[in-house]
Amino acid sequence: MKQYKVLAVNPGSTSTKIALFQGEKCVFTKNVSHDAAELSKYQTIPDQLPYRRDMILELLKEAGISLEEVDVFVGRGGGLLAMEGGTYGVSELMLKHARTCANGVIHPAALGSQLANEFAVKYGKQAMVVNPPDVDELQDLARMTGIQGVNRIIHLHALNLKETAIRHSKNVLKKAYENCNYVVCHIGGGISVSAHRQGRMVDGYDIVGGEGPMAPTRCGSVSAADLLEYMGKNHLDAAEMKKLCTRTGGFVSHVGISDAVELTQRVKKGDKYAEMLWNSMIYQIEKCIGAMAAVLHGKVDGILLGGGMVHSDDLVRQITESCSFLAPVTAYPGEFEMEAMAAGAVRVLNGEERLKEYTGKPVWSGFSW
Ligand SMILES: Nc1ncnc2c1ncn2[C@@H]1O[C@H](COP(=O)(O)OP(=O)(O)O)[C@@H](O)[C@H]1O
Ligand SMILES: CCCC(=O)OP(=O)(O)O
Repeated sequence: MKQYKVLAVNPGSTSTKIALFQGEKCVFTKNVSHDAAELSKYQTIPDQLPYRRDMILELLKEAGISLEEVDVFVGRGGGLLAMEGGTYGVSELMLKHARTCANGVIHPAALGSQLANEFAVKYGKQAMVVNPPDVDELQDLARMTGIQGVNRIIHLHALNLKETAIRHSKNVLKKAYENCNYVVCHIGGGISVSAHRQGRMVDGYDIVGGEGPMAPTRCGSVSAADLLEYMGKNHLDAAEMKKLCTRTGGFVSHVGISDAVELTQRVKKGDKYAEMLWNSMIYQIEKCIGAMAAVLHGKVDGILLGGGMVHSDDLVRQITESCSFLAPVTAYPGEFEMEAMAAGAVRVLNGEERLKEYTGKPVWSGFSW
């Protein structure tokens, strides 16, 4: 089988990660952290594109990698209207939606399709995105809220959640993802908790909309009445309130830092506030895992934990203690995002999976009554 060369590009809030794969093997990887001051020079996320593109080209040049050798360019997608999971070809419509953040979510992930496309056009190759945060496979029961006309849409770490589940199925349970049920979590700067039934992510929390557990940079679920009171008391507008959901909530709101390593060091030094904050976040993750296990009617083959904070033995121990009565807990510290992008493209190139077309029509557009 041909060992395709795939360049994966993952623009994040504070970093740009690139990786070159030959088949399944990563032959080059680089993670560049961006200085907050550097990024703040750009008014909008699309304005950051030339800066991130030139930086990627410079890194590849330094490493002696020629883009002419690459068979396919894959970006982390974003800014798109709700779609089912899979690997999608980058199209003009997708680019238009990514450039304008058509789903209303302002996140640098939307630069992924645009960067992959720029390289692909220049070298006459194909550009793809894999399981963007806009993947929506919710069951209808998960969509309704108690306000008529307000339905749930989720945005979460679909890329890592699905790849973790696919790998666990193949390598541990020796079954297809489509034959397994999981609660899968990504526990990083943002925290996603999701229910996967037979290969579909049937429920999960909207982590850019303020649902789910609090996270290093996110407030998580807070009562609507308390939010309105906080808004009035602090003279905040809707935009400032939305920032609490993605940038200024969680650890940042409480102690001004998002680095969980530093927070846990403070805990070890006896800081009681840091300890309550750390344990409360873990408690909220555990509650969300319980809810997702109930979504699966308790038929759970595994609880899978991914993301940067899973490097913490204490976090894994606490979640294992509280949740292993539901199913075995397995820790996958870090993430498989780069591998997931490459694997998604290779599955398509090998003919194991169909390349999907982005229709720009949300997979679900409301109840019929
Ligand atoms: N050993 C560790 N103990 C606790 N937290 C950690 C550890 N290593 C990394 N982290 C935390 O993981 C978070 C970043 O997770 P990551 O998955 O890389 O983020 P993102 O989802 O934003 O890409 C940071 O808060 C970082 O401090
Ligand atoms: C847009 C949802 C995905 C997300 O929140 O990613 P980060 O945690 O990497 O910002």
